[in-house]
Amino acid sequence: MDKIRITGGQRLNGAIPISGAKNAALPLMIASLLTDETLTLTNVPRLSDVTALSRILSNQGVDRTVAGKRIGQSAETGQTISLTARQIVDTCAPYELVSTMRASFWVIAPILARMGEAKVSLPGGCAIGTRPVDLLLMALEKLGAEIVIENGYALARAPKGLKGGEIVFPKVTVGGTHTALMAAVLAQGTTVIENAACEPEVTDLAACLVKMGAKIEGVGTSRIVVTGVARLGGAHHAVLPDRIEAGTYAMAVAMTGGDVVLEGARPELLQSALDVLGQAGVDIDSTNEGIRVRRNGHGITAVDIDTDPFPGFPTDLQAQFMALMTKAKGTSRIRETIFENRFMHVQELARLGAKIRLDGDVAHVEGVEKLTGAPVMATDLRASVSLVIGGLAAEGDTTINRVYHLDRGFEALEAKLSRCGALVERISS
Ligand SMILES: CC(=O)N[C@H]1[C@@H](OP(=O)(O)OP(=O)(O)OC[C@H]2O[C@@H](n3ccc(=O)[nH]c3=O)[C@H](O)[C@@H]2O)O[C@H](CO)[C@@H](O)[C@@H]1O
Ligand SMILES: C=C(OP(=O)(O)O)C(=O)O
Repeated sequence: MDKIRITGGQRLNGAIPISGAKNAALPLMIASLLTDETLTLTNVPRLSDVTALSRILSNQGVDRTVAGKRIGQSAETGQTISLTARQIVDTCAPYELVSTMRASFWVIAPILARMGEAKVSLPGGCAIGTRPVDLLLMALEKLGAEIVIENGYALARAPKGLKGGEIVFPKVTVGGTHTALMAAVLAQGTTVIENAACEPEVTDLAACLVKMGAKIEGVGTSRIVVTGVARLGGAHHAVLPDRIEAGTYAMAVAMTGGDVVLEGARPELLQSALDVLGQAGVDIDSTNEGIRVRRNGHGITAVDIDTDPFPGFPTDLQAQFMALMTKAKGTSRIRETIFENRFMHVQELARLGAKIRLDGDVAHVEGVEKLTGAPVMATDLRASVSLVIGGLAAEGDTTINRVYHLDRGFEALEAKLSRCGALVERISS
């Protein structure tokens, strides 16, 4: 299994191109199941989750072509993928394919909407909580689906087609909103989704569905209204930039000091995180190229945060922010409100010398003068990258095991950091 070795202590200077967002690319790819025409997506990141989902889609009958690299493009430039689901050849998405990734469960909605039945294995994904799918299934039931859980699979049937209905989510769910949207666009009549997620990735999916011919209003608000149409067509769509990748590198620069432009990043997608970094003493500027992040001379001040649905502080940046706070002046209080078990990075950051006390859903992070390198290992994607941030500031070498977590969500991580002066290398085994 590959490892990443980081020799800490280098400031980061230069530019980092921000990739297309994993969490937008995945539902967009799944939306290709809704039409027999071609959906062409540009700016798709090269990630193992994209490869895994491609495998699932091809199992359902989706043809896929990937445009070759053009002159001037690097490994960090997003891919163009064309997906055509002329026929759905299999309405079952099996355990072997679905169990590795949470988002793959969302294929249930377009398969059901188009074929009147779907059988999808219950999902896997990052080990950050129990992560049930009850609300996703509730949404489909509100549109007339009959659902049973059998042998680890959700079996959904709507032989006469889905019918518009009212879906009221008791809590904000990104996957639930994606699922409801993809089911409602082909349902007969009007669907109202209350307490919908406002995350930019939901907005991106809705924008693409509208290009495909869907009728959707209220996108980006907590009340979305969908008027079903009989069929959808093909479209071209560019995946939006990854706000979590941008926030991660912003925190890396805050941690090491230096001056980096995050090329293509859009500040409005992560304003709450940028505001927090500003309070911590980091200079953040919006430029024509993207977001410029600087920290020169002075240290980091401890700031308290609660994670929250968009536009609040994203849970997917909580681990990275905690890594930053390990070297802050003072004590930071970090409350995780979205997932009940998203503190797996705490004991690994402690190996680097961090002082963190857990109290239920709150972590108290007491800033220390210095971190020291150590072998570490994380059990999920964002936890892994928080260890990269810790390693960049630690004295000596940090070796991060289980790099496959990072490969799920960070395109060309070593190349992007190395070109800004970090000493990072992948050790293949
Ligand atoms: C691939 C992808 O886009 N993943 C993101 C997506 O995950 P995902 O879509 O899985 O997360 P949700 O927004 O659905 O989860 C929010 C909360 O709702 C709960 N819940 C969800 C569904 C359900 O049926 N029942 C239920 O109780 C979850 O356990 C969690 O406590 O949004 C999360 C919250 O922004 C992000 O951290 C993930 O990176
Ligand atoms: C939790 C994440 O991914 P997933 O929902 O696929 O587990 C993530 O992207 O941080």
